[in-house]
Formats: sequence, C-alpha cells, structure tokens
Amino acid sequence: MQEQLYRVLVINPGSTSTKIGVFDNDVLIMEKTIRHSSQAIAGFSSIIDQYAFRKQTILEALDEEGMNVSNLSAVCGRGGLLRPIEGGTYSVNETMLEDLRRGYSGQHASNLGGIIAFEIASGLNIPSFIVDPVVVDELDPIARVSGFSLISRKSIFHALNQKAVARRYAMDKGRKYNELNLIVTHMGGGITVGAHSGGRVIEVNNGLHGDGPFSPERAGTVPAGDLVELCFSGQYYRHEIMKKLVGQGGLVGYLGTNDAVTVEKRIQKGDKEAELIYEAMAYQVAREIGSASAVLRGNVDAIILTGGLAYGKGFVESITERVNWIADVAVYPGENELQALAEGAVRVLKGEENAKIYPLG
Ligand SMILES: Nc1ncnc2c1ncn2[C@@H]1O[C@H](COP(=O)(O)OP(=O)(O)OP(=O)(O)O)[C@@H](O)[C@H]1O
Ligand SMILES: CCCC(=O)O
Repeated sequence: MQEQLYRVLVINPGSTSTKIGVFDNDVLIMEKTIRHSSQAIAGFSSIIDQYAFRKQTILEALDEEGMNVSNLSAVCGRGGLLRPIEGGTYSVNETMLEDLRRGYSGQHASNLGGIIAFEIASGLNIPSFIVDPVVVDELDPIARVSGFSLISRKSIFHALNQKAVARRYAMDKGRKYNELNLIVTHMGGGITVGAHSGGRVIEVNNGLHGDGPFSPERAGTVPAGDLVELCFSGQYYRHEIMKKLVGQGGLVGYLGTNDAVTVEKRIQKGDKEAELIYEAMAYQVAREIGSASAVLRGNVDAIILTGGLAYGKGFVESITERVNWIADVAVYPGENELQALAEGAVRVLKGEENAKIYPLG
C-alpha cells in the first residue's frame, strides 16, 4: 500500500533570518533562508511588530519557488518563550497565541513561529503546530535549586536541535533515544549543554540570559557580586546591562565580532587576544560538559557537539581533548531544526503521536 503523503510548511524565525522549508513527510523538497538586514529589523520596536513583515516575506518566497500553499497539509513553526512545558509537538491554540504575542517568558524571534504558522494554516483550514520550543522544561527538581531562594534555575535552551540530534545519534547507533545517557552541546549564537537521560533533559544551562559557558554573543555565567555592583554603579541603564549580557556579551564583548570564522582568521594572523578568548570559550564548554557528566554520575554513552561552532575543527579539538576521557565525542555540525519541525508535525499527522495541548495540566 502506498504511504500517505503529508506536505508540511515549516518556519524557523531567527534573530537575523527566517528559515523555511517544505517537506513531503520527512523529505525536504524546498528550503530557503530569508536574510533580514539589520536596518530592516531595526525599524521594528519589538519582535511581535515584525509579524506582518516576516509573514509577507515567507509568502513571497513560497510564491517565487512556485509552491502552491493550497497543497499543504499543515504548517509548523518553531515555538518561542512560552510557559515551561515538556518536549513534543503542540497544536497552536488561543492560549499559546496570547502567550507568544505578549512574550510570556520574554522576547525571542521564535515567538513569531507559532503565530505565523497559525495565521497561514487557519486561512487554509489546516492544522498548525509547534515542536520542542526553547522553553522545554524537563529538569529534575534538584536542578531548579539555584542556591538563592528568590531565584529558581530555568530551562531555556536549543531543545529542538538538541532533541533532534540526540535522536539522530541514537538512530545511527541502532539504539533508542530514551535508553541513552547523552550530553548534548549546542554551540551557536548561544551555547547550551544538556544532560539527556531516559529521553528527558534533566539538566541544562539557561542559554539565553542565565548561566553556562559564554558564547559568540552571550556572557553566560558571570560573577554575581561583581554584576550587582556594576548594575548599581550608575554607569549603565538596565537595558544596557542586559545587552552586554545577551547580544553584546561573549566573543562580541571581547573581540567585537560574533563570527567564529573571523576569530579563527585573526588567530591565524597571530592575534594572541583572540586566541586566548576563543580557547577560553572552548574551556568553558568543556567545564560545562564535565559538570553534566557528574549529573549523569559518569554514566555517559556519548558527548555530542552540534551547532555552527561545531564546524570549527580547532574549536572542536580543543573541547574534545578535555572531555574525551568521559565518553566518545560525536560531532554533528550545524543544526537540523527544519527537519525536526517537519518530523514532529508528520508524527502527529500520521497518528503516531497525539498533539499535546498547551499548556499541559
Ligand atoms: N565553518 C565554520 N567554522 C567555525 N565556526 C563557524 C563555521 N560556520 C559557522 N560558524 C560559527 O557558528 C556560529 C553560529 O552558529 P549557528 O548558525 O548555529 O547560530 P545561530 O543559529 O545564529 O544561533 P543559535 O544556534 O544559538 O540559535 C557563528 O559564530 C559562526 O561564525
Ligand atoms: C537558548 C535559546 C535559544 C537561543 O540561542 O536563542
């Protein structure tokens, strides 16, 4: 019998781009990255204000590629800063739309994913979904304790790519994801290191404005007392400090660029400051992996390195030589987010899974 074919449009809005793909089941038939210049983005005062502009660019891109939207079975967007929820595929509903519009847990480009998916899908009378948003929260209770009773640790991380790559690793090894203990390290504009056990991410750093290694544009963990002193020194406004932590932190703060390729070129030309900072970023990633290995009591099947920085050979080597005594290191450069969105939607369309209802419980 012929397999039923579902055509799914997937939408992944990032800070400087909107990536879209069209899949027939899990097979990619069209992919496009629409880049937004900083001038185009700067014209909007908030993420949500970009909604009509981004939706229009998506529809134009589909039109240019000759994609007839009336053949779609569903639309799936990357979910944003919602309430903390467990991983999986969720139907877009009114509560979710409201939370995405007001940025329940903050502002992030992916807040637009579910909204645009819903708008396109409802015009076609087809379902819309989100999959594994950045707020997926499967932390063990012990991981929430920060040590400061007024603040709990939060789970904000690259859930979509971490889960997709972990599943891919399991498939490559002929194993089931939920049988493995994995340390998955996503290294992009932000860096998150997750301890995956029994199919759940029981510990992970909050890669947005929480903790963990510094990254191309984020500060990660900073000494708390010194940060408090700086906040009250009268030198900076609140939004300026926030920007120094997220956006202008990490490599940007030290070296003026978020582009690791540029940093590598500077190192090749003998820039010692660039060498120290780049090495420090690898050192902090390795330190976070070591910490995740303790969470898993040393019972680690593999350490997985993924995201754009995993293309950097020297960077990967520098991490690997510090952590390969813990477990084998597998490298999956780049990200697999469009594919993961499509697979999440198709699992539901085929009836292999039920779509979850937001918010759970
Ligand atoms: N070939 C390469 N060698 C070294 N670094 C690379 C290479 N290609 C990309 N990078 C670096 O990867 C980083 C961006 O990674 P990525 O594209 O995963 O981030 P993003 O999607 O913008 O953010 P995030 O992954 O946090 O959502 C940049 O610093 C970029 O310079
Ligand atoms: C940490 C959440 C995803 C991102 O890097 O923006």
